[in-house]
Amino acid sequence: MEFDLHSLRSTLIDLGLLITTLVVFVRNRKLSGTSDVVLFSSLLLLNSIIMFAGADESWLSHTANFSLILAFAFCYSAVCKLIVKQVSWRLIIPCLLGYIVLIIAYFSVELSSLVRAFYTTIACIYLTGLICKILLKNRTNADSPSTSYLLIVLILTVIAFVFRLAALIFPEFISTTINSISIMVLSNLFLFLSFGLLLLIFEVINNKLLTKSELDYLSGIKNRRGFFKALMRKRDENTPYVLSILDIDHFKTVNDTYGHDAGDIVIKHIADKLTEMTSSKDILARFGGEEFCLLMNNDDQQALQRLEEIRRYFEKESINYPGGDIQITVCIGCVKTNLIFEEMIQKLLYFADISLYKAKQTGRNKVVCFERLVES
Ligand SMILES: Nc1nc2c(ncn2[C@@H]2O[C@H](COP(=O)(O)OP(=O)(O)OP(=O)(O)O)[C@@H](O)[C@H]2O)c(=O)[nH]1
Repeated sequence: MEFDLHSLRSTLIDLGLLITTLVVFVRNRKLSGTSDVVLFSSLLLLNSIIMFAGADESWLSHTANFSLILAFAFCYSAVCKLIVKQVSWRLIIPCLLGYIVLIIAYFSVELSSLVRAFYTTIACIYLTGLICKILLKNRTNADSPSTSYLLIVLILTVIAFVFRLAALIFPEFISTTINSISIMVLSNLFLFLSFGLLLLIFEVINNKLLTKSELDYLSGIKNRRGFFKALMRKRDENTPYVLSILDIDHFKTVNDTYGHDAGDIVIKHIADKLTEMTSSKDILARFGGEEFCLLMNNDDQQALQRLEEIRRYFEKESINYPGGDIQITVCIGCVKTNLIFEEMIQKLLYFADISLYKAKQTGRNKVVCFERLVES
């Protein structure tokens, strides 16, 4: 075993990379999988030890290569998790330092092609993280980070491709450094793309789960959470709205007389009918129990008429049930507004609730609008 300057320098670079990565990942333990980091770091350490000792034995050099490839896999997995969570500045700054160290090492030290590939890959990952952070700024709630990420990859690829092409056509004008960087970016294209696709998959799964969590399990319409989310999309639109709460009268009696299953059928029936009787621009939700909430995008008079139609429909039509037709009536409390903004929503719901209470107090089977009483 012999110690030469080359092995020493490579080992120092390895250790530098190891320390940077450890600092980065340990500080972001919750984001990246701890096991990935531990495995990645220990494999890299193993590689450093072998390189320091001088991997002149073929089995040793194989072990070094093997540990590097494995380290690369775990690093890939940890970095994927970090990018999915959108990289924070706390991570980016050490990454940038790591990137600079790696670039200096890349051009100043003679390295084996495998080590070189490994370094360039990590450098590219760091660089992508940095670009992502700068371009996505602090858009932690960005609608589609994967689309932005894939766009960045595309831009990077086009730039690298242009440089490669220029280097081939006008070799005398393109410096070897720029040429090497363009090769580096292009050779890591698949890695970039796989990150982007991984992000896209996570996003699709996440959106599916989110949509599910915004729906009411019994009626299939929006739940309270879905209602608020949809409401937020309407905020700051200067349009007349009517916000109403619909409640079934004496629903406890329905449950007591026909059973809980019949009660569920009534709730489902009402949700279906309300969906039929409202437009797709309206927001309809079951707030829990036998209470429904509806935001109608309409001018006052039309909206009040539609609420009256809804009330009359349930008064007239009975619901078919094997144990006998179920007759119900509903109370609707509503409030008018011209603008929706976050701080106002609870107040609007409170006014609609007061009106609903008034409808219940004054005989049920009524539509009561805040400041206005529409007689049934
Ligand atoms: N079947 C069924 N019943 C439910 C569900 N959620 C709440 N309920 C029942 O709805 C009933 C609500 O009763 P109350 O709050 O007293 O209201 P009410 O009987 O409609 O009386 P008023 O609203 O004053 O007209 C309770 O018996 C609850 O058990 C549900 O998902 N399914």
